[in-house]
Amino acid sequence: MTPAMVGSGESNKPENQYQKGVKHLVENGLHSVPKKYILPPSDRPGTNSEDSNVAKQNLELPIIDYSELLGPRRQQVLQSLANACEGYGFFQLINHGISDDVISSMRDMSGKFFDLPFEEREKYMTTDMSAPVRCGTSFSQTKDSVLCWRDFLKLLCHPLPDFLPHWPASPLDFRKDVATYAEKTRHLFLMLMEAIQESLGIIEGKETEGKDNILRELEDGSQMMVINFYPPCPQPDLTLGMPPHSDYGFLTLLLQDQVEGLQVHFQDQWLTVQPINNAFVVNVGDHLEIYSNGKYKSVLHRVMANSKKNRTSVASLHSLPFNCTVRPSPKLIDQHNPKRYADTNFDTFLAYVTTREPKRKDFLDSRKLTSVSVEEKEIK
Ligand SMILES: O=C(O)CCC(=O)C(=O)O
Ligand SMILES: [Fe+2]
Repeated sequence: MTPAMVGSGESNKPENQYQKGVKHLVENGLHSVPKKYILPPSDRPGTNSEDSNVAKQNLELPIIDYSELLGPRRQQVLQSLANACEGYGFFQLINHGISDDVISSMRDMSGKFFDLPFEEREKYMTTDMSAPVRCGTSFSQTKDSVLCWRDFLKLLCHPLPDFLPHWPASPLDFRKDVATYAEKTRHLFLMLMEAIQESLGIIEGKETEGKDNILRELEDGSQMMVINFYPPCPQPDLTLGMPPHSDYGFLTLLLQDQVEGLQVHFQDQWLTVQPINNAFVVNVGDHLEIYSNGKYKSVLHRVMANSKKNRTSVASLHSLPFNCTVRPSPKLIDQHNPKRYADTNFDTFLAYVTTREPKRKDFLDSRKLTSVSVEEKEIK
């Protein structure tokens, strides 16, 4: 929705009220979930523990100690990293070297931004997916047939000087603190990608040359930060904070707060990710699945709503520059391992998500090559 639509007569229609976001809705008083947010029973998080839609509590994500990657145990940690990426598509990263100060300033700014009056946040509301700053709600705001219980602020972050002047100037210090956090997470992402390439056998040790080394391209790559805000929901069993989806990009580095909500799809069940203070939840994105030719898989995850507390998370999504092509690494293609995905780029992704309601891993599935469709997809 454009800011101009808000405040006009049009904006009083319920559909338009919903476009203002769930925080706005909750602030205006609400005792039940409006119909537009109610999922069909088969998609609800549910309460029956026999149901595969209900999370099992006794499973935990692998934990990777980043500081050990830099020491004599690097080879063992690379093996754990490979196991985590292959088996779960997710891990928690501890001892990552980003200081508690940087993290707590980021949390502080996220909270303060969503504490701003609606009129202040409204300035950044747009449905233009390529806007450097975008405030919105739900998952795919204009396409979702059922809305979900989340508001967000998306910020393009790299190259920073191109985007920083567009970022919100309020709250005070927002630009400074969020820029510091963006730079630190970017550096961490690059270090993780180096380790991941090594774990895939694409580079060895500190080798940086070679035509298949995408590290240099990633250094100029895209970074998008998403601050997610989930206000309390009066009937959390009927809706979701975010529907099952996989992330665009190579890796997502997610900072969650102490309020549970994130669930990962694992062996046909949902497992709740236990918050670890100041750790990053890292997950494989669609582009890494393509680049690894399917060895590492992007994994479905969703967010539960809850009736008691606000929940805030910060996701940092990283990929190649928007004008680059993502393709399986030639080093992972041979006679026994044919190329499994068509080349893709940001325009292909945008065209896909702007023309339909994004569901689960549909975009990635559309890039999969089968013997029948290889030629057809290669030319798209
Ligand atoms: O809020 C969360 O824990 C997850 C957010 C997420 O999946 C995303 O931003 O893509
Ligand atoms: Fe996600």
